[in-house]
Amino acid sequence: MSVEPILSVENLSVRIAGLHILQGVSFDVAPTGVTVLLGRNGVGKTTTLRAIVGLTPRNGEVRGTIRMGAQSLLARPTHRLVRGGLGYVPEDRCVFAGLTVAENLRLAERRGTTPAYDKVFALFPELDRRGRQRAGSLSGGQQQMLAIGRVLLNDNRLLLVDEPTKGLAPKVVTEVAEVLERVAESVPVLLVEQNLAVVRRLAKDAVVLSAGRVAWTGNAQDLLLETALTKSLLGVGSGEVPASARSESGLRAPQSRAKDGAA
Ligand SMILES: Nc1ncnc2c1ncn2[C@@H]1O[C@H](COP(=O)(O)OP(=O)(O)OP(=O)(O)O)[C@@H](O)[C@H]1O
Repeated sequence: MSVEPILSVENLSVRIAGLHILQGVSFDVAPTGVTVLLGRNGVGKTTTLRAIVGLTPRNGEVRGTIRMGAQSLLARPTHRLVRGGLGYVPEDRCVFAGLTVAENLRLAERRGTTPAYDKVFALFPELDRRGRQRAGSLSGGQQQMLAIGRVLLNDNRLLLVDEPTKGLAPKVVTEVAEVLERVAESVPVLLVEQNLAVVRRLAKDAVVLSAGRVAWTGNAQDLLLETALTKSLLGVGSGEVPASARSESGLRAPQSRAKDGAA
């Protein structure tokens, strides 16, 4: 990567409950756009994000180097990382079901900063309209919007977003992808995503994990061009992305061919 990465992960090793889940993972995240972290189920994608944001369980052991700019992230408490501009949208969304939308947002405000309600409500007008609704009664898509909106209230240097489209209806998947596309115009995103139509729409760079190791890194659009490669790495060929999803995503064909860059 010729430009300085916003995030650099080197030789990351995570052991939890006697399992060696990540076994020397190294990759960079570009300072702009979306870098997607791909891989089959259970290869360690969520474990990677959680290690970056300091949420490995207490019985786990994390080794290696994680840097955001010049700053080392390892062993720093999560609240400090978040205050330092690392935004995290977890896979299970983690909204407070018994609280209203407005209360969920208020809880995310960082002391000493001005929360960007205007920006969040411009992206998600529904959160403004539904301020008094209990978060637990929102649809899955609306909860996802709340989870993303909550993080965007504050300034971020990097966003980690874990499977934001999981379990959502196709129309809502498109809405979430649109929002992330707009978000990524101003803040780099490390995205875990299984939906290849969404990857095709959003991702510039790709890192593919396999069994706790990096199996491939490179241009995401190049990767998706190689049906046999995506099939062997992900268990699904990019050609299996429905044509409707492709045209919906408004993507153009990538210019270059995939590198044979297995790490
Ligand atoms: N706290 C834990 N205790 C025991 N095993 C764990 C723990 N967290 C993760 N694992 C195991 O580590 C492996 C990687 O899990 P992880 O959630 O990172 O995978 P993933 O690539 O995100 O999977 P998916 O795509 O299914 O969400 C899995 O085998 C999982 O069961």
